[in-house]
Amino acid sequence: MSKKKITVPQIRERKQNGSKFAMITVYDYPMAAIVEQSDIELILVGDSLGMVIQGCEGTVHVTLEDILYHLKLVRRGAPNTFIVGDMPFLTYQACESEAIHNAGILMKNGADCVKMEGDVYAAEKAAAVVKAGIPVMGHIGLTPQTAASFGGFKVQGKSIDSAKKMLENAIAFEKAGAFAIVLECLPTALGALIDEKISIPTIGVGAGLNCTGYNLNAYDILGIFDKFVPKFVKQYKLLGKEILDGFNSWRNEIDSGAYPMREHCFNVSEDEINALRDSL
Ligand SMILES: Nc1nc(=O)c2c([nH]1)NC[C@@H]1CN(c3ccc(C(=O)N[C@@H](CCC(=O)O)C(=O)O)cc3)CN21
Ligand SMILES: CC(C)C(=O)C(=O)O
Ligand SMILES: [Mg+2]
Repeated sequence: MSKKKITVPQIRERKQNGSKFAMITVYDYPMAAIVEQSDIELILVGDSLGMVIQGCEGTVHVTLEDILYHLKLVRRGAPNTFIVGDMPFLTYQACESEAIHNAGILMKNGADCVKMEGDVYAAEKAAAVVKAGIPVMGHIGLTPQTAASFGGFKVQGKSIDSAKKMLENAIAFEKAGAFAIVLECLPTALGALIDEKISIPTIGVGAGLNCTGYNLNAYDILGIFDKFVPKFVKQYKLLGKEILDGFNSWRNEIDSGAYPMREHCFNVSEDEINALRDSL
């Protein structure tokens, strides 16, 4: 039986009826095809691909074309899973019409909604995108696209001033018409307060225990990406080690003669071999 894709109204309802949901970040066909078979409701094609897939230090360089490429692969693997298309840096910050245009391109290429990082100013662009009929997920707290302005990947909202600003940002996205909002790296108490003060679902990434939904990266959950492991990550598998074992097993069997074996070979009949020999 094929999976039934969750809808924007159903995601909103999760906050009212108290049932949680999960959003997993993936970037490619095989991972998406496995998520499609799982109970996970949402996929994020995140601009974190700049770090996880491309090996860079941040996400600022990621382009709309990068996201589009991965979005298409993921959609092929997960035709019936709700996909969030992450809007890269500078595809929505400059003006409303650019924001609408670029959000529209993601929707035309398989996204079910777009995600926009930022503050009260980004929320203005989000409002324009919502008015164009495109569902928007907000993203506040540690916003990697603007991390340069707060000095790196640091937990946000630790001071009263910063906490107030985070609450203002959340309310601004809610007022803009965002249907859900990612809270990244906020103290537990602030995550809970924001969840209480807004009516839309919160999706926690290191934002404590009181969110409606939670997001983790597939490569983190599986223990494949280990350049850094943020505190909020739980590694359910250590596949990086398994993969290395697999690679080394193959390499060793080439020396030992255990690979390849007869079963890995293509054969023709004895007659055909003889005919070939005779013809030489
Ligand atoms: N693989 C991966 N997983 C992610 O969750 C992720 C990415 N990449 N790339 C984009 C952003 C960047 N993220 C990050 C990156 C680093 C920290 C980090 O080092 N945090 C410190 C806390 C620092 C502080 O206390 O202020 C930590 O100890 O977790 C957190 C989130 C989350 N996102
Ligand atoms: C950290 C999550 C929410 C994200 O934006 C990404 O993976 O790009
Ligand atoms: Mg992102």
